Amino acid sequence: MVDKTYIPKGEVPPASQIGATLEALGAAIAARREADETSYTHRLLAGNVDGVLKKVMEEAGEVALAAKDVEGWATSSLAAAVALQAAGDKAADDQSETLGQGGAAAELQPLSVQLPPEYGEAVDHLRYEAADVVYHLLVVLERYGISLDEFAAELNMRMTDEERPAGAVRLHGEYVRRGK
Ligand SMILES: N=c1c2ncn([C@@H]3O[C@H](COP(=O)(O)OP(=O)(O)OP(=O)(O)O)[C@@H](O)[C@H]3O)c2ncn1[C@@H]1O[C@H](COP(=O)(O)O)[C@@H](O)[C@H]1O
Repeated sequence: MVDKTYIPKGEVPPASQIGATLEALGAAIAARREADETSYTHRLLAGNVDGVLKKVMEEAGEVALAAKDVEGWATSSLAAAVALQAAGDKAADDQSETLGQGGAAAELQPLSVQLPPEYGEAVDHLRYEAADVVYHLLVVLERYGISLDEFAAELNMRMTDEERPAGAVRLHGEYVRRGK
């Protein structure tokens, strides 16, 4: 197979948690080529490609919905905090009028937003759905023979020299594609 990637001479590849996790998952997925039909991953790798492509789209949609759910909890918490503060400001103004201070403006207080437990649960759900997308995306990459190093090289080629970690794998020039 053509090696489309390289690491510049003298650079040492980086070590990272996410790198080790993706490599282990990629290897587990690749190994399922040899599994039987009881393996969901095997069915995605060997069955009609529409199966895994539909899952990528469905899970990506679920990520979007999960993120909107997080937004919803954040927005409603913010709205509740604003309403509470407005009620507090009005009470302070009414009191200063009663005391004959001509409704002097009360000192501005920082807004205190209480995020409910549902907010944290929604963030956990977003992370869960994101993992579903990444898993199904890795199955697609495996199906088409795109190695994780090659995929990493694609991402690395988009970074500036300052952003790219030392020792990061690169794509040889002839394999660099520009967006259409
Ligand atoms: N990381 C995963 C992984 N992530 C998600 N999935 C499956 O993807 C499917 C997603 O289906 P659904 O859309 O019904 O999603 P859901 O998560 O049940 O719920 P929603 O997303 O609808 O909320 C489920 O069957 C999950 O089990 C995964 N299946 C397998 N793996 C890894 O792949 C390895 C090999 O797996 P199998 O040989 O398929 O068991 C496993 O050991 C795991 O490491």
